[in-house]
Amino acid sequence: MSWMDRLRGGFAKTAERIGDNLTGLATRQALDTSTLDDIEEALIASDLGPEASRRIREAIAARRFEQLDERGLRTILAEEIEKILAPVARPLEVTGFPRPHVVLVIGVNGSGKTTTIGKLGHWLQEQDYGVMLAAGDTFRAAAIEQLKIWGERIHAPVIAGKEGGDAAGIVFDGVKQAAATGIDALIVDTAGRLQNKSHLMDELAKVRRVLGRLNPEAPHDVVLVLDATTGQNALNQIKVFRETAGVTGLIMTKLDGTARGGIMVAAAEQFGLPIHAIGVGEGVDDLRPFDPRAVARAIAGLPPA
Ligand SMILES: Nc1nc2c(ncn2[C@@H]2O[C@H](COP(=O)(O)OP(=O)(O)OP(=O)(O)O)[C@@H](O)[C@H]2O)c(=O)[nH]1
Repeated sequence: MSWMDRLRGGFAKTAERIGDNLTGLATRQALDTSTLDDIEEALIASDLGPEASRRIREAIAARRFEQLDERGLRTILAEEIEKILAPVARPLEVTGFPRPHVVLVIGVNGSGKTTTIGKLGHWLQEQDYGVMLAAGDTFRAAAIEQLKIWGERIHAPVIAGKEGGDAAGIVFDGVKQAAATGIDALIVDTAGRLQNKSHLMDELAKVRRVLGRLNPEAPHDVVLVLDATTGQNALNQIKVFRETAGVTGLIMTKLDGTARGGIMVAAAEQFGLPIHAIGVGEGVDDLRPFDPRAVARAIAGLPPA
């Protein structure tokens, strides 16, 4: 399957949900206020968020249709979603110098963090960057093991310690070894616990302090991994992690098979944080840079442009 097919497959349920919510509305003869209200409500019910839904409603109202049909509605939807998504689409770039460029990856347990680190590492390797992984989530042995498995899978060295070890120490070793071996990007797994914010903050602060001592510009990226299937909860996570961890960008995962892909639009509208990539599966190739036009058309249920 091509990447585009997988993307469309991934967003099929979201598009279906939006389609279901809009069914019947497009065929109404008059584009009166009550139809526009219903369209706006349908979009909010599809997780696009109140602000984006209002903008799309206004765009539809401004077109002065003779008669609105479903295709027309989907086309406007795709255009307006693209306008919201385009400003936040920004692939992760390995710019940090001296090397390594350090990427801290944060997110609640189960968000797809470790899987995303593996996929992100592979994506950077495909661009000829040397990648190293650091197991900074020292709270659980399983997290360390899982990162090692991903390291083997993508043939990337993994810096890891023991369960309960010092995350900052791992990160320190990671930077030193990466610098010594000519690694371009160090991707750091971290422990994510929303329910224990102060601990998370203390640990991240320590990791940052240690990094800053090695290179004042590190970490170069603080990427929050979000599970799209959690819907509105993902927005709450952005809010909390932005305040506590200085998030610089997002990766949205599990967009395959969820009807809640609309949440990306709400996230872009509400926070304006860069979206680096999206995950549409568990395979090593299932993370791709975020293409706003392709995603907007997939969400709207339209074929690729
Ligand atoms: N369908 C699908 N599953 C995914 C995707 N990304 C991750 N997963 C799965 O989601 C589950 C959790 O992923 P992990 O990478 O273990 O998540 P984590 O945030 O590191 O979680 P912990 O290791 O429990 O902290 C795993 O079963 C992954 O295979 C994705 O894009 N699509």
